[in-house]
Amino acid sequence: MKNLTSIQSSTSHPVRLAALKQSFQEWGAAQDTLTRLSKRLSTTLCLETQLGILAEEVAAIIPFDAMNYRHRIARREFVFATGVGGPHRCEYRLTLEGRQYGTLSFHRRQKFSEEELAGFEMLIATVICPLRNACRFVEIEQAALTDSLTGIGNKRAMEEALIGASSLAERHGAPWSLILCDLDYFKQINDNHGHVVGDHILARAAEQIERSLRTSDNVYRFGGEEFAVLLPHTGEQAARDVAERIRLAVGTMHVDAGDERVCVSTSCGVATYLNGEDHEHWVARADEALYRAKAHGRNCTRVFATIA
Ligand SMILES: Nc1nc2c(ncn2[C@@H]2O[C@H](COP(=O)(O)OP(=O)(O)OP(=O)(O)O)[C@@H](O)[C@H]2O)c(=O)[nH]1
Repeated sequence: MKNLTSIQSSTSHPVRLAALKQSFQEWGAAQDTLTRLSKRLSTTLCLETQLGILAEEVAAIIPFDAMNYRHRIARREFVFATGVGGPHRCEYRLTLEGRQYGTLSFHRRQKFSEEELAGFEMLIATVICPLRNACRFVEIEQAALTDSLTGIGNKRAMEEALIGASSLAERHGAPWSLILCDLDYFKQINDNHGHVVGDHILARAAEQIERSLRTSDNVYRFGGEEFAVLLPHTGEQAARDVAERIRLAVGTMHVDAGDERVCVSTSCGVATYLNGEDHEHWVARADEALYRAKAHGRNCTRVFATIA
């Protein structure tokens, strides 16, 4: 109650409130570039949209032929490019509170003047905070789709990718294949060498699988010691070959645990997408093929054969 009385009797507060009202009205009516730029950027957390807004606003003041932005966020390289570059370039490494938020560059056929360079700096000073927020949002989104032990996509990422793959396969008629790889007798490895060694093997196996793939293929951690590989433009026979490559790559790796060398093998099940099936059915067929590989003695590949 005492505090409230002191606020009410204070002359500075009504004055400050009036000043706030006035600056809010001015801010709302402001047409200057920096206010408009900050307002537009604050409407979105999408990095790509923010960069599009920045390119538009900059182009209205400083003509350029191309703007490029590049930033490695978690394990992915985020690239934004608009226009075609000229020989002259000015490049800014964006840093805030000691952290890097990528590199932004402008390109043009004519040299940039000193005034233009100063203009870039003013505009960049305005965008750095919203850009930092958008980068953090991408980081959070990626973390939600990443398996923390292996760094590859998790089951949720895999499900999203499978849904996307089914609709692309339906639309374009190109074959897509799925491989499920399950490490063999993994419980024994944990029991004999401990979970730390088990975890290390899982991380190494993910690396080996990734190395066996093309850049357009993707690997996900599907379950505890199970991985899923999604192969675009790949039919049954080619997918079997990839599965065999994975199996051999995992089979040749080893991890040192004290005096012992720990090796592991993997069984693989392959299924090629069938028109009209949902992604759960597709996974179930790959799982059925994997089950047959396990039943056949493990360390082998089985394909859920489709009749053409
Ligand atoms: N170290 C470690 N182990 C895990 C993790 N997730 C699952 N596992 C273990 O993986 C083992 C899987 O065992 P099972 O399902 O019996 O399969 P398996 O021993 O590999 O036998 P097969 O698949 O039939 O060849 C279990 O002991 C789980 O505890 C993990 O993140 N780290």
